[in-house]
Amino acid sequence: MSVPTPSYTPNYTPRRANWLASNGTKTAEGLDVDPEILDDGFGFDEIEEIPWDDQPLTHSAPVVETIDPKKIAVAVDGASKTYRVRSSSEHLKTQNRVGRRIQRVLGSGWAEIPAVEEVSFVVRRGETVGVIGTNGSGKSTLMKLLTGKIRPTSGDVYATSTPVMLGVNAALVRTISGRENIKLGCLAMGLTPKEADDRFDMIVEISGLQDALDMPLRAYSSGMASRLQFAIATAVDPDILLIDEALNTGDAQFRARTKKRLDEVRAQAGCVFLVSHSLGTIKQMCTRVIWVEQGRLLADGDPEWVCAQYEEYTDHKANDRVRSAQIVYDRTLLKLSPVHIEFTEGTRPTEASQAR
Ligand SMILES: Nc1ncnc2c1ncn2[C@@H]1O[C@H](COP(=O)(O)OP(=O)(O)OP(=O)(O)O)[C@@H](O)[C@H]1O
Repeated sequence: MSVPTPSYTPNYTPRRANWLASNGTKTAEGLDVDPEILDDGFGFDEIEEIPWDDQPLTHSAPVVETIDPKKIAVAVDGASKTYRVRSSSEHLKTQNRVGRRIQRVLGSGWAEIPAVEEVSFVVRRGETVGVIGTNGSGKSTLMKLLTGKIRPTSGDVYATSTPVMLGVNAALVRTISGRENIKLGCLAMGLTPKEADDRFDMIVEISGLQDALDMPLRAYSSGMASRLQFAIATAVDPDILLIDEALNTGDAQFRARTKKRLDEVRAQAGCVFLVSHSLGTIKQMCTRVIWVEQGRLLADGDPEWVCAQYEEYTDHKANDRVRSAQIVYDRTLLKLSPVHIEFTEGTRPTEASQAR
């Protein structure tokens, strides 16, 4: 079977990686390279041996995933999302990051922002997938693609059931009590009144808001409201649950209860996506981590390893060590095996936007 080469160009410079491999810490090009990068066990020796004169270092040998839709929860197949925005605003011009990423300016002040580019991965039932990335890297856009809230500009996103996005499905009403919000939220998410009653105690327990149940919601702190929202959202036993930052407001006790609930969701053959800037939360909760950077999938794998790369990258960025950050980016990308998705003959799962 011949495997098509993915059409996108990786955002890295092989020459730089090779330069590091052969020159150690020396600054032959005046680079400000942190020596620690070169001595951290990630194997630049391996880089030297890759025959990258013949083909690109990465994306040359995709892992072909032949999928039986019954066994997966989500498949993202080369999905891209490009937003079209008015580019005439001064705001856009002054934001370097956004400015850089506007690739094509179209006639009369319109520009395109590639928020997600050619992302492919497969998630199976029982996985809890952390999604990390710096601000504006495309995490929320990826989540919206999964829920079917937006459609990919190219590529496909498949889901075996409608992913439930925490916070969207459980809108809270400020003028009524926490108790009433629980009942209303459950009904709004499609539970019957009996199911809502049956789950009431569990929701209260997860939220940890026993003492504040009869207070109007406007008297809740934002952390308390988030906890209630989370507890309501998880009451539906979603097959695919997406959580975007919601856990950051909780204290240690709340996180422990949350973990228990997420474990239950996973045990019911569902899968969970958790978007967070808190690496502690990600490492505590997730079995796998996806790192999205500049709209691209940069790493996909073991939480400890992916988070370590990310921490190093963000540390360099925070200290304006641009080249060092780029090296970590390049080095991480080298480890990524791109996925090429094929479905078992005669099968094809439902697109995310049509999943029920
Ligand atoms: N509705 C939109 N219209 C135009 N551009 C958008 C829209 N939503 C997001 N973007 C742009 O797409 C890119 C990715 O944004 P996204 O919100 O997905 O990032 P993120 O990783 O979730 O960021 P954060 O961590 O700050 O929440 C950014 O450059 C952003 O400016």
